[in-house]
Amino acid sequence: MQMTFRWFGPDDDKITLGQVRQIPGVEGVVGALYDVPVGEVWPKAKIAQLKAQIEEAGMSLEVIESVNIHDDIKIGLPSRDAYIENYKETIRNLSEFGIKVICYNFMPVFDWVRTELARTLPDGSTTMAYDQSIVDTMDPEGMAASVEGDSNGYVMPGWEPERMKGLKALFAQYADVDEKKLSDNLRYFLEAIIPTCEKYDIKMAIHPDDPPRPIFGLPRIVKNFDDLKAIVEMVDSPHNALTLCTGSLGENPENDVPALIRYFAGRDRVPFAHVRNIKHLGNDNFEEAAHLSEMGSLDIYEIMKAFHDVGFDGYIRPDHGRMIWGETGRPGYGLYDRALGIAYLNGLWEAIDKASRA
Ligand SMILES: O=C(O)[C@@H](O)[C@@H](O)[C@H](O)[C@H](O)CO
Ligand SMILES: [Fe+2]
Repeated sequence: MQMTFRWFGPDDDKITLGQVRQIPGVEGVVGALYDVPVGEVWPKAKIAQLKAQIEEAGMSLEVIESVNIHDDIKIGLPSRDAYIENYKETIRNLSEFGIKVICYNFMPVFDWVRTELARTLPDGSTTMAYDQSIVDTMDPEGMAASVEGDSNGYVMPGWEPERMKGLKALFAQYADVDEKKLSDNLRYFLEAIIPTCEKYDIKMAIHPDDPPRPIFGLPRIVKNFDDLKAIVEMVDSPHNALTLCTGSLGENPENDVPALIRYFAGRDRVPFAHVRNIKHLGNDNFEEAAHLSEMGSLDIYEIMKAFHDVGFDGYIRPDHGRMIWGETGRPGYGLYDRALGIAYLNGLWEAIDKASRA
């Protein structure tokens, strides 16, 4: 496996590449261009600049998270073909700079959803949490306002205030998009771009829905084993692949995360993994926990063992972390707890690896 760390760029992240470089075992940075509007082609000059910054700091840039998908593609509007052509051009441009994996999601309207961005835990740290009963009573505008108000001034990916202004109109466009239509639109997208991915050797890695269930009446098609299997079968190519996010999938207690890893990573369909722990609180509620297995509901040892057993050699990163030691910053993306997560994942991996050779 290759350990990586997500970084939001010099203007949008108060963590420096110098700090990331000092986390033992981190070889790569997972990055993106945040100033290119969704749907537009990523310019080579900007990709080159991002790559140069990261390489100057002694790390590599081989994974992009995310090149977001324009809603017209998810809705299936006639304008989608132009956006798909742009996406292909972005793939070609990224390939020139050695990018191997593009992480993306196919969630309508929103990226991940939480109802609290800073819940205080008994140890004084803060974490992100999800309460289904709040989602059931809130409307999407209320949710967007609460995310904006709680995010310490950072723009949360997928929650850009500009986009949120057009929320009502966007919801209206999704009115007749059900799960079937959304999957047909994903298939259309994949059939169009995977040949380009094969040619330029870039793997598309879809991120699961977070939480993995419908919210605000919007369809969700990346929730569980059946969904993931349907997606990898839409276009049967190793370039049509998954980002195996243990937290997102694990938010549904019915998902057996190590089994999902064994199945899909065992079939070479997982070039990228997000590993984090979450704690089930009942009634579909959960909060994000420290990576250590005993702090949450997921068995991180079994998760890493599953990756090791199938010979996983992809990119991996800790996902969200709590805010600890007084750190303030982008919710979920502080330095300290994610660095602790990396140390723990590396420790598990070394132990599992050495035990397997003994
Ligand atoms: O929860 C997170 O912060 C990430 O895992 C997602 O936002 C992820 O980057 C996107 O869904 C992928 O497009
Ligand atoms: Fe994730």
